Amino acid sequence: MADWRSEEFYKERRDELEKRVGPRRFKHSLGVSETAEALARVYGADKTAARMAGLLHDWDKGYDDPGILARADELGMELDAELSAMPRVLHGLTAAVALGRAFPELPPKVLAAVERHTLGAVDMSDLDMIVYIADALEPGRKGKMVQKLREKVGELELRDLFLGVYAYWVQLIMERRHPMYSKTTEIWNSYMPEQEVYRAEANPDPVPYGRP
Ligand SMILES: Nc1ncnc2c1ncn2[C@@H]1O[C@H](COP(=O)(O)OP(=O)(O)O)[C@@H](O)[C@H]1O
Repeated sequence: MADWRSEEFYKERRDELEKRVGPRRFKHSLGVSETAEALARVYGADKTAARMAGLLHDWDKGYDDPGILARADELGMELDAELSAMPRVLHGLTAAVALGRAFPELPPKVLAAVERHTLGAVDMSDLDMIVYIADALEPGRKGKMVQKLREKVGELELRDLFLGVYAYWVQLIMERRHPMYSKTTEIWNSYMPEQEVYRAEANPDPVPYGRP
C-alpha cells in the first residue's frame, strides 16, 4: 500500500481530483488543503492529515443531485428520508466511504474529517474542526464575516473558532432560505456545556427573567 503521508500520494490524489471537479472547485480544494495545514500548525494538530483531508473534502462534489443519490446507493449507503431529500449535503458522506474503499491506507481520522466537513457532528476531533473551518475560511471565500473569522485564527481556541464558523454557516443557510438539517441544533447544543453548569447551579439572578 502507498504511504498516504508521501508527497507522491498527495500529488496523485490532487491530479485525480482535478479530473473529478470543475476548476473553481479544484482551486477551492487546494485552498482548503493549504488553510487546513496552516490551522493544524497553529493549533498543534497533524499537518499532513489536515492537508490531505482538506484536499479530499470535496472529492464527490462533482455529482449533481440525482448523481450523488445514485452514488450513495451504489456505495450501499442507507440514507434516511431526511438526508435523501438533501442531496447537497451528501458529498462528504459518500466521499468518506468511497475514499476509504479506494485508498485503504487513508487513516480513519482523515475520512472522518471529510465526512463531517458539511454538517459537522457531535464530538468532533481537532482535525474535523480544522477542515470544517478551512472550508469556510480558505482564501477564495469572500465576505466581511469570513474576514472577521480569519482574524480570530490563533486568537480564539479551536473550539470557539469552530463555533464562530458554524454559527456563520447556519446563518447563511437561513438567509438563503435553504432547508436546515434537523440535527444542527443537537450538534450546536453539544458544544454548549456551560448551559449544563448553569442549570446545575442555584439561580444566581435574584430577578426572575421576564419580570420588569
Ligand atoms: N446544517 C446544515 N443543514 C443544511 N444544509 C447545510 C448544513 N450545513 C451546510 N449545508 C449546506 O450544504 C451544502 C454544502 O456545504 P459544504 O460542503 O460545506 O460547501 P462547499 O461544498 O461549498 O464547501 C451547502 O449548500 C450548505 O449550505
